[in-house]
Amino acid sequence: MISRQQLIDQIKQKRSFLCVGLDTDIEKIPSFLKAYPDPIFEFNKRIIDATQDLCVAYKPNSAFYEAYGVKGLQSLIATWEYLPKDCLSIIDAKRGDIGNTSDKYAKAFFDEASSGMGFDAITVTPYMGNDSVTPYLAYDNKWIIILALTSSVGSKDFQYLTTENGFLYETVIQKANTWAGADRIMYVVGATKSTEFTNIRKFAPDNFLLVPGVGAQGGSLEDVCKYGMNKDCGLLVNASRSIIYASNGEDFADAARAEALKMQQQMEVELEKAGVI
Ligand SMILES: O=C(O)c1cc(=O)[nH]c(=O)n1[C@@H]1O[C@H](COP(=O)(O)O)[C@@H](O)[C@H]1O
Repeated sequence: MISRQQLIDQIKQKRSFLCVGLDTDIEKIPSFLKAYPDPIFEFNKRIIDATQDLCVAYKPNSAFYEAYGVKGLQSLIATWEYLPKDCLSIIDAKRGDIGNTSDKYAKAFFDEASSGMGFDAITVTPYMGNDSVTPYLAYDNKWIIILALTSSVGSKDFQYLTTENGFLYETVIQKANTWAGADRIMYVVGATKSTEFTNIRKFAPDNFLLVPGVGAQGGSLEDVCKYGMNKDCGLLVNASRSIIYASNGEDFADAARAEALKMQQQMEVELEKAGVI
C-alpha cells in the first residue's frame, strides 16, 4: 500500500513520475522468451528489473492477461508478486458495475488472501455512478483511478457532452470529488488532451492524474507538465509500448531501460522547473 505522501516522497527521491505500462503481448515479445514456462512473466520480470529505479508505478493492463485465460491470470499474479513494494501497483481493469458485482471485482484485484493479487490501485469507469465505485473505497488505503478525459479518439462521443455543470467529464470529476478525497481518488486524463489540463486542475487541484498517451499515442510530456503539474507533481505519466517494445531482440530490457531513462531525465527537468525538487 502506498499513501499519497509516500508517492510524493518516491517521486522526489527517484526524480521521476513515470509509470511503466505492462501491456505485455505474447505476439510482440522476443521469440527466445517462448522457451520459458511463463514467457509473459519472464518478459515482465526483466522489464521490472531494468526499470524499477527509474519509475514510481507499474500498470499491468488486465486485458493482456485475461486474453489467455487461466495461464494469463497466473502470469498476472506472478507479476503482481514480483512488483517492487516501493512502487504503486495499478491494475488497469477499467471496471464498473452494480454494487454487489463491484464488490467481487474489488476482491479480485485488492484482496490478496482471496485472489493472490493485492494491487494498490484500480482504474474504474464512472458511468454507473456512486454505488459502482463505493465497494472499492471500502478497502482502506487503496486507490481508485476514475476515467475522466481519456486519450481515445472516441472521448468526444460522451466526455464533451454539455451538462448544467459544464462538460460531462467536468461533472464526473465534481461528483467523484464528493465520494472521497485526493488521498483515495486519482483521475485518468489523456496526454493527448494536454491543453485541457489547466481546466481539469480547476476541479482537481490536488488529485494525482494518471496520464496515458505519451510515446506511442503521441502526447507531449512537456505540455502535460506545463498545464497539469501541481506543487506535489500530481502526475503519473504512463508509457507502455514505447518502453516495453523499444526492441524485440535479446537486448529488449536494455532498450526499455534506455527509453525509461530518457523519460526520467525529461521528468527530472520538469520537476526542477516546477520547483517540486
Ligand atoms: O486508463 C488507462 O490507462 C488509459 C486511459 C486512456 O485514456 N488511454 C489509454 O491509453 N489508457 C491505457 O494506457 C495504456 C497506453 O499504452 P501506450 O499507448 O502503449 O503507452 C494502455 O494500457 C491503455 O489501455
